[in-house]
Amino acid sequence: MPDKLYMHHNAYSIPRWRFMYWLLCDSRLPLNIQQRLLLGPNTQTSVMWSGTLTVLVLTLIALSRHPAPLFWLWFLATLAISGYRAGLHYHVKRQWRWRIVTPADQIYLANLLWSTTTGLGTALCLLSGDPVLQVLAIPSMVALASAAAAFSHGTPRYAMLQVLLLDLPLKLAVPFQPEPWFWVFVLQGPFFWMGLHMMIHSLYDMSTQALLGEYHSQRQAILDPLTELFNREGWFREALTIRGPGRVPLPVSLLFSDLDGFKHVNDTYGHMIGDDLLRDIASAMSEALRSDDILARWGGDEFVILLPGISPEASRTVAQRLIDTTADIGRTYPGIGLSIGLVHCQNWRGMDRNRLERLVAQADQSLYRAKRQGKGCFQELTEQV
Ligand SMILES: Nc1nc2c(ncn2[C@@H]2O[C@H](COP(=O)(O)OP(=O)(O)OP(=O)(O)O)[C@@H](O)[C@H]2O)c(=O)[nH]1
Repeated sequence: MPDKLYMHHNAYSIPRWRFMYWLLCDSRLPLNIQQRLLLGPNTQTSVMWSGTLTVLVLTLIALSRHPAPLFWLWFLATLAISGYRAGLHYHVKRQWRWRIVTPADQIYLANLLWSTTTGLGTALCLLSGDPVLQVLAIPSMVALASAAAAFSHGTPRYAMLQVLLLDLPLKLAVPFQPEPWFWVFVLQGPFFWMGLHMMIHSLYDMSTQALLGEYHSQRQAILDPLTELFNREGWFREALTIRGPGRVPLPVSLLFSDLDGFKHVNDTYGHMIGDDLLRDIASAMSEALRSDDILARWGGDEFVILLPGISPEASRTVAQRLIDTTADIGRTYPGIGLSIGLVHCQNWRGMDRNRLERLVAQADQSLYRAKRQGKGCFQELTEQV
């Protein structure tokens, strides 16, 4: 399964830091779904700003009533972290426009820092003894913790950590202030957290079930069941997304390959052996290609490959490598080999299905010439417009 190529666009990349990966991902799920579940509050501009402004207003009110050093510290830390968070947010959105996969680690770390300072700040409000701040801080915290749980339900461990970072300091502050009625919050704590925990997990289960269903039906639509390579439709979908960074035209080469003598294998050894050979050749081809190359089983014993960002010379080397690899795998079967038709395009700009279909047809013409030349070789041409 070309999982990397099938990955979700407009998504964070999988976290690289080990702790963050543990906190945010479930390795039992396909990468594509792990990515989809990472899309939390920070992907939505309105959600990010509503949380940020709620807390900023609270810090400003606190500061205007008590311009003490600790409230200044809270205000400045909130300002700095919110600025960093917003900066990252817009940076990510810009990167998505160019389909660059973006790192999740910093984004989620910034969110955790924000939750920590917010939790500590509201504890400060409780300890201040100022009833206005207490009345504003406590419901704000309950609302923020619940919103964090709901929006981050795709990452349950992280969501629960956020809830605790937001809510725990307030509860820990209760013994250090004189009002006995605030102990009610401490007593409510376990029930509140348990409720949020259950909500997070039921939303998480619903989301993963829905995503898994969609994932499997999409796989069926775009993958060849025998080799698990892309089928034609999957290949077109993926190949059409290829384009140079910043809209710079990209040189690409397209290979249309067809096994030689495959019918003989079927006729002599049976279809099951023929299927095994197709699978072996498919996986050997995948290994012989770069991760950016897009490989599909076109049908029968035909494979099509798009090589993005490659010179004609380098694509000839790839074609010869595939011919050698196939000959190597097929050496136990007489006559098995690979013929390839190559077409080179100097200025691929992406998203043009007609042009891509023309390139496939031209590569097919080259293949026809390779077959007529005696098979086991490649023939090439430059794109004819
Ligand atoms: N085992 C198996 N065989 C298949 C499958 N799909 C198509 N074929 C067979 O693949 C063969 C492809 O035909 P050709 O490409 O003409 O056979 P060839 O012997 O390679 O011919 P040349 O390309 O001229 O060398 C046919 O015999 C099909 O029945 C499949 O999924 N599994």
